Amino acid sequence: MAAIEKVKVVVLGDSGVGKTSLTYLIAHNKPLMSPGWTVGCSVEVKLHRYKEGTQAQNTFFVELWDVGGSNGHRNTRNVFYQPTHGIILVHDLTNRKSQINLQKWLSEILNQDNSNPNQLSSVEVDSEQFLGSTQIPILVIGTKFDLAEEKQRKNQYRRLASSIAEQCGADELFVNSHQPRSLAPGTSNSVKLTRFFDKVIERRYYSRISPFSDRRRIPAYMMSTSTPLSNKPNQQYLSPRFYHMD
Ligand SMILES: Nc1nc2c(ncn2[C@@H]2O[C@H](COP(=O)(O)OP(=O)(O)OP(=O)(O)O)[C@@H](O)[C@H]2O)c(=O)[nH]1
Repeated sequence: MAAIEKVKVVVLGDSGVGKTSLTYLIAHNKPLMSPGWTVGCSVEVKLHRYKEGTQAQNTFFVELWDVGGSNGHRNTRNVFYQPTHGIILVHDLTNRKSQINLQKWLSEILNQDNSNPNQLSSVEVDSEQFLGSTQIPILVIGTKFDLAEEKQRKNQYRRLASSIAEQCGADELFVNSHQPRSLAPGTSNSVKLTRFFDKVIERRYYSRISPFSDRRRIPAYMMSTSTPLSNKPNQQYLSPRFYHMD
């Protein structure tokens, strides 16, 4: 019997936004009511049916790498980032700062070559740069939807959708990780999650697209032939390891 292939999805976001609760719900279809504080990284595995119901149907393992979000481990956690086949960015819908910080998280994982990790907090992600930089599928998830809804009922309304999802053209879903129905089959959340995993697998195992063949996604300065690549800014964004990640 052939071994089942796997992909690695890294789950990122501030400490306490609910990454552990979310990854547990995705992997086990049931809630984890008292998660512990994640030190380093913990991994859950989900069996995923790629393109279920079609002739291309196949089974894969999806590894969900839940990376502890505490600031104290910022300098060491890049050991968990390679390889990365997909990224789930998690924010807490009741905590606007956690949404804003997703830019820093994305910057951290895309910018691993930065020699001074302490600079990362000040790095802004330029949407054009990072759209051009990565073929890695991204999904944005807002957690604690139950608490956010409560706030909205009390008229403490604010826009829940994050700008980062818009910037990277990623799907976004809102969940209550204490409620299994949040990701129940047939819901739009479940459809988006399935579509995301399919995309990660497709990019990893079926895509023949060279990162340089889709010119629309390469920033203008990278397309110029007049300047050697080494002289251009942020060349680490096009580091080949983001395309050949074995
Ligand atoms: N009401 C509600 N509480 C949630 C939800 N998701 C997570 N929580 C709670 O939020 C707290 C933090 O959740 P964790 O899953 O440990 O957060 P984390 O992002 O993994 O935190 P770190 O391990 O520090 O990185 C816990 O008390 C969870 O029970 C949710 O959707 N709704």
